[in-house]
Amino acid sequence: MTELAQQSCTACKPDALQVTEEQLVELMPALPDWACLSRGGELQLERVFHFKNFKQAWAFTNKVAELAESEFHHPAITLEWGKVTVTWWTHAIKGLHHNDFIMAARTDLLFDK
Ligand SMILES: C[C@H](O)[C@H](O)[C@H]1CNC2=NC(N)=NC(=O)C2=N1
Repeated sequence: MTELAQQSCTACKPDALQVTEEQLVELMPALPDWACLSRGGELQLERVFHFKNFKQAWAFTNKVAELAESEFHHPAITLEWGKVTVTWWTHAIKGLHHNDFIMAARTDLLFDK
């Protein structure tokens, strides 16, 4: 299977299917630094990225925002001093779509460890 980060998002319609439990189990190992959380009954992928200061965190936030706009699939991003929390889920289906796994993998590539 093509690496997640090499895939592109598909247009997500309200009747799109959420990932199944089996797909979740299959996909999560590709995202070792991400947590799968349930908020308000909606599954989400979340990772906290750490930086030396606010300026570096801000620059990373901008890169994630550009990525999101390029795929027209958008995360929640919390920007703090030295820390950025990125949360991916698909609002239209109130849960996780394959797109969210692609975008989490693409987000990892933006982070210079
Ligand atoms: C109108 C609707 O918000 C848009 O079609 C797009 C924008 N970006 C999006 N981003 C995410 N994460 N989920 C969506 O359902 C979504 N929908």
